[in-house]
Amino acid sequence: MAAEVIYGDQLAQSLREAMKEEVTALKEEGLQPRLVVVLIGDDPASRSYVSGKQKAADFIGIDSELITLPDSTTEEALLSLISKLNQDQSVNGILVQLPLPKQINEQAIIEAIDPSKDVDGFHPISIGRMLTGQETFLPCTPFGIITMLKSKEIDLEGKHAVIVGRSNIVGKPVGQLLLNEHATVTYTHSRTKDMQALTKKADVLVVAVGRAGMITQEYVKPGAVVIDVGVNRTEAGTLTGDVDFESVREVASYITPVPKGVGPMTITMLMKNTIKACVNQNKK
Ligand SMILES: Nc1nc(=O)c2c([nH]1)NC[C@@H]1CN(c3ccc(C(=O)N[C@@H](CCC(=O)O)C(=O)O)cc3)C=[N+]21
Repeated sequence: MAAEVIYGDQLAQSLREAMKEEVTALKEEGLQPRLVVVLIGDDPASRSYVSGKQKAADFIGIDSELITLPDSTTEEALLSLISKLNQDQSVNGILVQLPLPKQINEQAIIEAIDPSKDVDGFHPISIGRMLTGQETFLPCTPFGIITMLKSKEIDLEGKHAVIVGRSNIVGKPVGQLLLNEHATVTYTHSRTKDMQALTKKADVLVVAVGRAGMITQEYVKPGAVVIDVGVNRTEAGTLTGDVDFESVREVASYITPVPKGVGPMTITMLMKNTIKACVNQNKK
């Protein structure tokens, strides 16, 4: 039996419709959620992601501003921009698109963002709160993945979740969120010995490494739930995942496609975090 495909774009659309209503109500109270995205340099992949965010924000009624700076921007200049945005009461959320050019220390930038505006959920305070299961901004991709699993009522308690990839923005946090959902979590990465023996045991397999098609059917246990976070550009310019979709869908129970899977959910969770930031900042 072939897997059921979890279409992130469809779920994203229904969540965006609900958020649009929520924002309409906030506007009636005089609140206008506002996100500022800072993009340094002119990477085409970043551009496409940024335009997806703009579209989602427009649809929902979130005010979204893009600040584009040249590749040569200094760390000092970026820190001073962040300080200005931190102080600007009309700005609810700040997102600095990663990766940054090499003259800028990424961690210093992440830590400069006011945690109350950290809609990416990358600040150490946000991460610490997530680890300890407290209310916080969850990082958008892991948050989107958990939301997709919940939308299909996939039970995670006691299940073996195997993560392929240990990045700070996807692999590590998605493992922690799955742990919070009572899964048993194994992290695998480029130094893992006999990765296939581990992925073959996964009830839930989350792949976020950035290697097109690396997860073939041989890596997957029959009936597993397979989440593909890969965003790989092919030579033809199309997007493809880390999972060999056609072969894996034959054995999995659920599978997410690329495109139209996790990507649109990432953007949607960013919008959710922006609304939350606006509401929290205006609570008295
Ligand atoms: N501070 C920061 N936060 C991020 O969340 C962040 C980042 N930097 N840097 C880059 C990565 C990448 N990322 C994507 C999100 C959505 C799609 C997405 O919506 N993709 C569409 C297709 C888009 C297309 O075809 O170009 C899809 O999968 O269907 C892709 C990639 C967020 N990232």
